[in-house]
Amino acid sequence: MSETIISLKNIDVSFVQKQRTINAVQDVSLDVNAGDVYGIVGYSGAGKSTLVRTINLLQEPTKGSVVVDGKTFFNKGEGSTKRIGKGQLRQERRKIGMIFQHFNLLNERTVAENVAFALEHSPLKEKERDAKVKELLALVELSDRAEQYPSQLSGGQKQRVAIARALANDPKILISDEATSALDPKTTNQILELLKKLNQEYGLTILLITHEMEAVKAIANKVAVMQDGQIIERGSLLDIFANPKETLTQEFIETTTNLNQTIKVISEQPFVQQLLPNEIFARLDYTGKSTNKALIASIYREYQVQANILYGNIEVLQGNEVGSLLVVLSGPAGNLQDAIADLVQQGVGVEILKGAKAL
Ligand SMILES: Nc1ncnc2c1ncn2[C@@H]1O[C@H](COP(=O)(O)OP(=O)(O)OP(=O)(O)O)[C@@H](O)[C@H]1O
Repeated sequence: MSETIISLKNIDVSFVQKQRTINAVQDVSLDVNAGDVYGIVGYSGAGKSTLVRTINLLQEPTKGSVVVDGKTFFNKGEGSTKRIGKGQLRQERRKIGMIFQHFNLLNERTVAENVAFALEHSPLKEKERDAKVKELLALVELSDRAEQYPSQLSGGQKQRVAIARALANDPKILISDEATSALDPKTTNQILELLKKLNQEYGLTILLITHEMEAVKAIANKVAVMQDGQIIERGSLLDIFANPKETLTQEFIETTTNLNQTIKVISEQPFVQQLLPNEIFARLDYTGKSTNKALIASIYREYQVQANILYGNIEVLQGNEVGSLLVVLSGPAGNLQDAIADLVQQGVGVEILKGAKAL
């Protein structure tokens, strides 16, 4: 079992304004293990940024406790409040790097100076700092851009400078707040690949705050879905993708699969519109051991139920297959029902989309 590196307990954050109080985060608890890439997804305004800003106390919670790497940063319950001292917080914050959507680089400084800026309070000597900056720029593959200014770089390059800067103090944790949201899909993938490498090769724990489920799918091992200041669903990437319970989670997954849209298009085809009495149009969802070939073969062998595959999609999430098939199943009366019961028994999700009368 890996150790918990971030532990948020019962966090509330309220913003009191003249006319009203905004409860941006409401009773959120979250444990992140060392080595996790933890995706936090939600639409704009869900409270994602506010929540993660409590981790380094850029945002002080209204209530709750924040423990990072075994140190209590903040704890406020009924009556009493404990806060880590300012000096110690400054020290501890070095363990937590942050990157943002708009890079937040200093435009009047070169790439190398931007990275060196993060080392201003470091105990390193000048030569060691220079070496560190070189090493970081090599890591993000920008050695040849050291003397250029941010305005001379592409968005992806700017984000890589920001990553180098965030890593300057050898943090254990990197908070990525919508870091790929302003980038095109290809550049997004390059940045995600870099984050994955930092996680796998250097053991960096990453919090990936995003509204893009595709990014979560690419590199996260855990996911939390936020809505209206609360985490409404959480789990391993595989659990969430294979078995999303909340409508919002399903919506986010749909953005990566387009399956509902595909179902709509296929439903309009004549052979689905005009199903025969012994046919059903169904969606099969499976994970792990079952493969579509084995499923289809077994229902034919056991029940003489034929499957006409209209669409298939298989993804490999953290080494596990997650597949969906859209099929027209046809077979002798009674057998269809048995075949479906057998599939369900094998852990396959079966949704009858049309032709339930055949059962
Ligand atoms: N400093 C603040 N003062 C008042 N309200 C705030 C403040 N910061 C955030 N909010 C409000 O808190 C709610 C949550 O905002 P937050 O930025 O955490 O959401 P988010 O999920 O990160 O969305 P986005 O991706 O758009 O930033 C919003 O209603 C926002 O307007």
